[in-house]
Amino acid sequence: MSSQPQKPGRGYIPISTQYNEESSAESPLSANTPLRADTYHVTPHDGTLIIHKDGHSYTYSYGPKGIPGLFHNSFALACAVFASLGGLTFGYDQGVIANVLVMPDFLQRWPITPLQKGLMTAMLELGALLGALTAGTFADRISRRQSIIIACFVFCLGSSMQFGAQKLWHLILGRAVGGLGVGALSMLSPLYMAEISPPEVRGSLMALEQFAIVLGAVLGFWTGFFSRSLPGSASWRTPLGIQIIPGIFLAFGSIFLPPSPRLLVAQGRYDEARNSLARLRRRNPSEAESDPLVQIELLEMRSEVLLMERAFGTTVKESGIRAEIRTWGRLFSKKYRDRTFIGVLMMFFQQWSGINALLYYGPTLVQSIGLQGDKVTLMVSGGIGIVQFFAVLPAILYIDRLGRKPLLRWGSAVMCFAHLAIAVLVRLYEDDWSAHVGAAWTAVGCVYLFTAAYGTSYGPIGWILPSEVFPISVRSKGVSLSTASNWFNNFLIGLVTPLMMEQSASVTFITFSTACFLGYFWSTYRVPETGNVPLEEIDAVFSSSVGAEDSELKDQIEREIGLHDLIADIGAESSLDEHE
Ligand SMILES: O[C@H]1[C@H](O)[C@@H](O)[C@H](O)[C@@H](O)[C@H]1O
Repeated sequence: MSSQPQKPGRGYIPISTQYNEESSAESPLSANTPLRADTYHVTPHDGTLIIHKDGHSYTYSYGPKGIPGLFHNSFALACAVFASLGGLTFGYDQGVIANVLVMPDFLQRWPITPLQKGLMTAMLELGALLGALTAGTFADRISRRQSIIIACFVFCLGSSMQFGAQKLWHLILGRAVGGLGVGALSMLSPLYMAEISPPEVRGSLMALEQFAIVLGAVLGFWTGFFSRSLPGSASWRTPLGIQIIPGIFLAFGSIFLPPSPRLLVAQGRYDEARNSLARLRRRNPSEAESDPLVQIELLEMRSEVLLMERAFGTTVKESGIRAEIRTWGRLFSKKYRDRTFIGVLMMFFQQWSGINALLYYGPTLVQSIGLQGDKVTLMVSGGIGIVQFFAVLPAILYIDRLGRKPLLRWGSAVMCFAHLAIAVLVRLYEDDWSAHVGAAWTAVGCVYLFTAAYGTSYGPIGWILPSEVFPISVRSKGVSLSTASNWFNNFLIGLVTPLMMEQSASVTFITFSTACFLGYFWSTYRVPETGNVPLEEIDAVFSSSVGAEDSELKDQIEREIGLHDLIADIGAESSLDEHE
């Protein structure tokens, strides 16, 4: 067992640790001797703390995960739920637009060609691509929260233009502007959520982003579905106008969200960081001064910032065009390249799993597998949203227990199989579905099977992993780039799916099946497990992690800023408490 001395992270102190029952000896955390004399280390893959003392090893894990963990961290949960409204705006648009583009009043006013129809979807995606790419800079320069507020205003402006459109170009422009806001929010919400979450429930809290996206999609789809029967332009203006409500709500509510303590530390604003963290961990400011939990977490953040500054000369405080270019460049440096690829490929595989092909072209696809009738097709693509909605629930509850990697692996295997089965059925029966109704329904069943697997794996983890893998100095840019990869690939799928479908539906499914197959190997051999690892310790799970020299520097920094002493004192204090 390696005994590289490392500090324990948040949640390792007595109140939130679990004493290893198997060991007969007394826990060193409650022993009389302070921890100073002990050797301890954190295993990088699950964040477990192991303390060696007097010939015994003691294992500690984090505080509760899943539902008890969410209760335990109720304020962070409330903030994450609120921030996830950013995802709701994105999902809602997806759900709504499919219906709007087929509404009679809409088509009478603007008898759009298939190309213009495509443009309508593409405008939002291109706007979003730009929004995601630029939002990272704002997030560092201004703050995560204020950037969310600005993004909301841009989104509301775009939505109002769509709502009040008198000419087709108003609508197209409105979608581009709205897209800017949607894209910015799609990177800002996960970034903020990652930075306020305690490690033991970070996966659950971040999976809320996917929950909000699919909830939005379901709401958007069904609002559009039912508003079809409203008279005149109300049929499409109503669902387009409704989206302004969550935008306004998020903008005003964000004023009250606690700022990201990690960004504040990176900006050198320690007191504000402590106050914010205290709120997030439900401590009042005076408790926070002495609360070991808050202190350790803050010092870990400080140590990461100092390490980045001293070892690599990187900081979020740099400004100006040159610094901007330098930070973007750093994402491709030897040190961070593998993380950048994880983020970008995560979104690549998420999109090439084919989820949006099913959503955008759901009706066409379902027709190609033998079902007919407007209502049936709408119900089926609406159904995909509902399956995604239910599939994300187990992910929220269990992702921190199961880890990201196993979910990705299982997800890709099942998705690969489902696509393959559809491809075979389509190939065999596409010329005569009516004589093979059973086969048609089996294919539809496979669409749902695919969606359920996607909804528990690549769907939520796509929004989790990219925000976890980067250190603070390049996190916002890294998340920007990964999110841009989501929008770019989303756009690409929209472009090529109709072409592929025209050639052959079965080849289309084979293509997605192949992507899932590759995703299986990628998640098995390339993706590190980030579950339960504090953001400041993520470095250790990468092969390009800080080397021996940097570890020494890290150790030195930790001593300098008092992290080691603090832990020693906690050991001493907790033993006093125990014996009082
Ligand atoms: O995670 C989301 C979600 O699964 C959506 O349904 C999909 O349309 C998005 O592209 C994806 O990023």
